[in-house]
Order: sequence, then C-alpha cells, then structure tokens
Amino acid sequence: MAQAVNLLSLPTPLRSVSKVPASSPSPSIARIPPRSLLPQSSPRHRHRHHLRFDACGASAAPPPSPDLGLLASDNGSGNVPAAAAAAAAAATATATAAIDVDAVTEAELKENGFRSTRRTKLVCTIGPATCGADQLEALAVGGMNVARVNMCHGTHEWHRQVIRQVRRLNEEKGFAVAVMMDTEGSEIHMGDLGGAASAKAEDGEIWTFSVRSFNSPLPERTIHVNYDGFAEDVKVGDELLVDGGMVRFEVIEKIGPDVKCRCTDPGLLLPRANLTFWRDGSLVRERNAMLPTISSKDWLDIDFGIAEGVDFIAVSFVKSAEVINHLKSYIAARCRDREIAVIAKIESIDSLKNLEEIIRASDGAMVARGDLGAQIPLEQVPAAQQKIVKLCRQLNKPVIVASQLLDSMIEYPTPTRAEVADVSEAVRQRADALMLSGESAMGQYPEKALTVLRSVSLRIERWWREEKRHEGMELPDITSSFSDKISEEICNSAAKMANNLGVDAVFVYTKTGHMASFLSRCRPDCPIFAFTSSTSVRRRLNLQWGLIPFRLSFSDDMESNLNRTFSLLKARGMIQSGDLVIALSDMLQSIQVMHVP
Ligand SMILES: Nc1ncnc2c1ncn2[C@@H]1O[C@H](COP(=O)(O)OP(=O)(O)OP(=O)(O)O)[C@@H](O)[C@H]1O
Ligand SMILES: CC(=O)C(=O)O
Ligand SMILES: [K+]
Ligand SMILES: [Mg+2]
Repeated sequence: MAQAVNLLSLPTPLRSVSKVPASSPSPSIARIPPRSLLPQSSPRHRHRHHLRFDACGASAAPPPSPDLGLLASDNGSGNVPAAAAAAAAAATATATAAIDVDAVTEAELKENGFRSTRRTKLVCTIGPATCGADQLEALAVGGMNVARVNMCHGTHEWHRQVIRQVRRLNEEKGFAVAVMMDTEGSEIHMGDLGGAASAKAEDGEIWTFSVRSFNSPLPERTIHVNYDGFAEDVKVGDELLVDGGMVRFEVIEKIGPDVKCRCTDPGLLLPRANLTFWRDGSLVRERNAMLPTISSKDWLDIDFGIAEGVDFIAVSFVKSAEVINHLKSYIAARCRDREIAVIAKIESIDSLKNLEEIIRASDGAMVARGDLGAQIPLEQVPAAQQKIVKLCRQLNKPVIVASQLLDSMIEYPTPTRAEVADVSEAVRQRADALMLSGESAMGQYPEKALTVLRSVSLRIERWWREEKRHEGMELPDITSSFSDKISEEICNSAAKMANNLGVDAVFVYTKTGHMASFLSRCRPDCPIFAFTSSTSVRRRLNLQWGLIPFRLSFSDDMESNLNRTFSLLKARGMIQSGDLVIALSDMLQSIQVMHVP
C-alpha cells in the first residue's frame, strides 16, 4: 500500500513548516440570529438524482425539530493565521445563537474550500507542557482532534482539571475535541526518580534497581521498580533495557530486593520509563507475563474515566480479545446513555499474535511503537505498523500511529528529515490519526510539533489530489446483518461516485455514526461532512479519517434536512451554490447527488 515518494521533490520546503507561528489568538463562536437561517425558498432548481432503499421500512417523517443548532468541529486547519483572523471577525457577531461553529473550521472551509481540509486526524498527549487553558486552546486551534491523558502519570485531580478544561473549550468555542484516557497497565516500569525530571546514566556506572519503596530523596543511583517479582525473575547476566534500549544495563549481582546493574549503553533515564529484561537475546517473560492487562489501579482509573465522561479508553498491553470484551461489557453496564469507545494498544508480542481477534473486538487500535519497539526488534516495527494499519482499515476500525513521530522536537524547534519522512509514511498508509507523546506532554515546542504534523499531512494529502492517486484498496465485506450490508454497499458506491464525479463533499446524516465510518473507511478524495444529533457521537467521529463532524438535530425527512443544512452552511459561507454534493442518510439508507441550490 505504501507508495514511494521523493520528499525532496515536494515543492513546499518542509523545513519552513516549523517556522509557522505556533500560537494564534483564540477562536470564538460565531453566531447569527436564528430566523435568517431558516430555509426560505424551495429547492426548485436543484439538479438531483435520488435513489432510495427502503429495506428498513422507514416511517413517515416526524415534524422537523425546532433546534437548528449546528456545530462543526475543527477537522483540520490548513491555515491557522487566517483562522485566527476569521475568529476575530466572528467574535464581533451577535450572541443570539442558532448556528455554532468553531472559527477554525469555518475559516478553513471558507478560504480553502472543502477539498483542502485535512483528512488525517491528530491526537495530542496532554502533560505539564500543555495542561493550561490557553495551551489546550492553542492545541485545539492548531488542529488537535483528540486530547490523550496517560494514567501512568499525574493524579485524578490533575486529569479531572484537564478533561473539564477540554469540555469547557468544546462548549464555549464549538470544538469537538474528544478525550482519550490511556491506562497504565501492569507492565514493569521505573518509579518517578524522586521528583527529578530525568537522570543521566553514564557508561560503566553501577545502579541499583530495587523493589523497595523509598522516601524521597532517593539514594544516589537508585531506581525503584514497580513490579514486586522483579528481583526474583531477573538473573545475573540478564540485560536490562530502559524504554526499549534507550539505556542498557547488565545485571551483575542480586542482593535481596536490590538488583545491581552496570550501565553498558549510557543515556537519559526518564520518570516511569518502561523496563524489559532480555536473556540470550530474547525478551524474558517470567511471571510478569501473568500480570492482568487491567490492574486494580486501572479499574479505579476506568471508573474515574467513566465518571468524567471520556470518549475513548485506550487499553495498554492488550494480550487477547477477552479483556476488550470484558471492558466493553463493564462500560455498557455503567453508562447506558452513551458509548465509550475502547481502543486496543498494540504494544506487545501477545497482541501481535492475537491481532485480528483483538482488533475485531475493539472499537479501534493504536500502534504503540514505543513499547512495541521494546518487545520486538526495532527493524520489525515498520512492517508491524503497516500490517496493523491495513487490518484496521479492512475491519473498519480507526487506527492511531503513535510514538516518536517527532521525538527530537521535545528539545528542538525543527524536526529531523527522518521524522518528517516517518510522519509522511503514516499519512501515506492512510492511518486515521497520528499521535504526539512527549512532544506535546512535556516538550519545549508542543504547538510547533502539532504544526509539523498538520503541515506534513496536508502536503501529502494535496500531493494525492495533484497526482490523482485514488486509493484502490480491496475492502472485504464486514457487516453481518442485511441492513448493515445495505449501508456498507451504499457507502462503497457513494465513495466511488464521489471520486468519479469529482464531487466537493459527501454529506452523511447519521444517528450512530456507523454510516460515517463506512464512508471514512473508503478514504474518498473529498471530505465527508457527518451530521449527527449527538455531541458524543460527534466527538468520537473526530478520530476518523476525513470526517468533519457536525452536530445538527435532523428529521427523517431528507428534503428538509438538506434544505436546512444548505441554508445554515451557505449563510456562514462554508458552501456555495453550485457545489456538487452526495448526500446519504442512515435512517432512509438513501443516496442523492445534487448541486447546492
Ligand atoms: N500527566 C503527565 N504528567 C507528567 N508527565 C507526563 C504526563 N503525561 C506524559 N508525561 C511525560 O511525557 C512523556 C511521554 O508521555 P506518554 O504518555 O506518551 O508516554 P509513553 O511512554 O509513550 O506512553 P505509555 O506510558 O502509554 O507507554 C512521559 O514519559 C512523561 O515524561
Ligand atoms: C503510546 C504507547 O503506549 C507506546 O508507544 O508505548
Ligand atoms: K499508558
Ligand atoms: Mg506503551
């Protein structure tokens, strides 16, 4: 699936990417009085072809809801300074709301048109560098679609503040930034270095790894290990790898709970870094392999996540589908009114062994290359990534490529050429989303790193359009019920029609989001406007490739839905008369092709 590209031939100098001003004034909600937005005229001149499949036995349309509220999320801002200018203008509009839209999406659609909206979604890990209200807002303006909080770090109080701040941003500014909670899991890791930000291990130094708990400050060259069985499992002569080999030690002596090690590859130790040990060139998985995927601490964190209304729970070190099914029923029993999507993190040998059943059971997957690269040889990680991305696409599950995409930007304002090539490769694989880890959590340049992801994604996506590279992946049938099969076929056909006719956008009216994700799976050339009446469905859709999710209350009457949507979007200058649109609906399982009147 990966296509070769000569990065040097790309006309836009990629280096300039990081020179774009990283922060810009806040966007604000643009508001227009309700009356002026109601559809005034009948769509008489509309050029329309209408096919309808009534397998669901759609009933008569109820009267349209009076709520004309429509919210668009920030899908991808190609042009942040322009968006900021539009935001300033929008802020002066009146405050009687009928249409709410975040200024970034609005400005982007107005200025660049549908076709140039970003398709690849962006996830930012939130940490000390980005947990403030202004910093979170700058990330949302810069294109963050999902905010990730890692339960390995911080207190519930800290995470609560972050989650609430994101929710406030959505409510006040019209964004649809989803929140992903990532579990700690029970793999072996170091303690938190007694408060130090990092520690340097030099060649030949003797360090003590101990299961004892210490009061800070820690004794010199001592590291706490979180796994009680560590001192028993490890043997003299084993190799101890920090973060998959960023620093290496050799075990030279065991003294009760303390394990003395000599540093063989020097480097920087970071708080709570992952630890693996190797014997005769293989990863040792003694009793730690028996540890539960979801620890008792993880269950408390999951309860916290449910109570705080997170949109995604990412499960670390998944070994089998069973744990995913268990978590899904746990969630279903506790939140009846909304869904929380469960993302399987593929970062262990076991998860690769059971890959297909795990992905089938999950609502999405993450290629967690950090830990994956500590469990399999590094040179195998790219092939694993490609395989996972492809399988997720076939099974219609959103997939995130994570870790070290722009690692050098933790310290430096400009990425390496190799990092830019790595980001491009993930975009070319048509992964749903790219993720920042330390770059946004604790790096020096979180907004610049986000700008690089955005610019590289946009550039590769534009290159596809310039080269007319439609994506021709064979997509197997995935649905089981006949009704779902109809939706799937409609979406496959609509995507094909969209490419062949060169339409400007596909509009999909979807209650659950399913039809929107079938469309996203086809990776059509044009953006997909997904209209849903649920704010939580809207946020969840924000992880998926090519979807621009809006919240809109709509009826079963497509005629009235379309009239209303056209009026609302035209009034904001986001679409124009003459734009060619394909419209789908999952209530009617219908498909229409028309020019905007
Ligand atoms: N909430 C937080 N508080 C303090 N530091 C954080 C926080 N979240 C992340 N960090 C810092 O950012 C670095 C990268 O974060 P990230 O969550 O991506 O770690 P990771 O090791 O890639 O993920 P995982 O632990 O799931 O394998 C961490 O090593 C840590 O130093
Ligand atoms: C993101 C993550 O958990 C990893 O790369 O290991
Ligand atoms: K984690
Ligand atoms: Mg990990």
